[in-house]
Amino acid sequence: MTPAARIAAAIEILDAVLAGQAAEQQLTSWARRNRFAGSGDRAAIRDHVFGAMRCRRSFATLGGAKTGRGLMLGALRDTGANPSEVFTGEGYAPAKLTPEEAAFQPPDDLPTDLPDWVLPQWNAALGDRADAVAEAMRHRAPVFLRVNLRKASRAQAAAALHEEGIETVTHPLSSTALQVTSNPRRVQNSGPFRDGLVELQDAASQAISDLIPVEQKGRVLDYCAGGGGKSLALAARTDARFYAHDADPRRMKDLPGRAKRAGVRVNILQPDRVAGEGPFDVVLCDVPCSGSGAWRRSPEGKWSLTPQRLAELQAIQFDILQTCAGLVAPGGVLAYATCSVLQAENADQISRFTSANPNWRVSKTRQLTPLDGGDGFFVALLQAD
Ligand SMILES: C[S@@+](CC[C@H](N)C(=O)[O-])C[C@H]1O[C@@H](n2cnc3c(N)ncnc32)[C@H](O)[C@@H]1O
Repeated sequence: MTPAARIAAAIEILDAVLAGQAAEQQLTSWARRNRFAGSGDRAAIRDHVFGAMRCRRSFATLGGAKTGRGLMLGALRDTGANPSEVFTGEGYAPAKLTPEEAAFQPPDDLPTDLPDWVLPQWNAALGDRADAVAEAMRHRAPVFLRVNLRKASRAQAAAALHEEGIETVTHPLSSTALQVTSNPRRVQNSGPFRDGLVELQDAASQAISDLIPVEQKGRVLDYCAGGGGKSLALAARTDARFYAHDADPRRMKDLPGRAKRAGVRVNILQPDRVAGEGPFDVVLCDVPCSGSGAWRRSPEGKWSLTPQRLAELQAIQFDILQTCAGLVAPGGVLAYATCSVLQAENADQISRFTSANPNWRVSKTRQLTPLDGGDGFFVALLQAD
């Protein structure tokens, strides 16, 4: 496909996404309908679609319309390219620019790429970093790997990846983190990945896991385990017994395979078995959240979040904290984590919890943002007197 034909495909997909369809699903269904497109074409179209979703407001302003066509026009203007060289109407290129489109003069001041209602909370949480973090969210997230120290050192894993043409550099957020600097799409078919030397995990997620204190013989419950990223990071570090639970057990379907590859054991608990297996020395609640710290990776979430949904999430988060507190053994640790940068989901929840449960105190908190390199993450460690 020509570069212009890829942009035409992205316009079609973006129109469906703006109408409420999921980007991932639209990309898959486009690829099924257009089997001639190769993997390079699909990757380029995907980059256009996700890039436009990250910068939806500013690109729509630059392009003069909140449509697929407007977004891609804006994307070209954003890079200083001349859209009339792409919008030619020739072959499979997008239709020629109309006189109005060609004459359109975008304003000098572009809007921040965040919903208006989020901005006050964003600014309150991030202070003088707010603009820089919003800007970081306009760009693609790096690909990070966690080295499984049970199987290889960071240098050994990097060397094994290099053998397969995948270049990496160490990242300061965690002693297990490698940032992939070339051929990230090869990782999942590589030997080091298949053999469990490395796992895909954001560097901030690794840094958060590093802070959770796990004793060698302890019992650890990952209450919102999902795919088990944090359980696997902790299990790579110690020989504690690990238990995984999720309100939606289907979310844990990949966990047994991932644990096997990593050479660790994680016991999956059905919801009705959790209380009976307790108490636990460490209970991690990596709660469902707005994902505001990871909007580089999931930019649709930035535009679909509503004040109502945020309030619902806060209620769920607080319920989970209360439930998990009851599962911690005397002297144990309750770890609360989100991939959010909003106080409503982070510091405010911890204050609310310690006010409602005065015997609990906070022993550590950490807020990371993309300015640290990885996604935005928050963790608080709590202990009862
Ligand atoms: C942020 S994700 C977990 C990510 C995972 N810990 C990881 O590191 O890969 C949150 C998970 O919480 C689960 N969840 C939602 N509501 C829950 C509840 N009330 N109790 C337990 N899990 C819940 C969701 O199904 C989702 O898998």
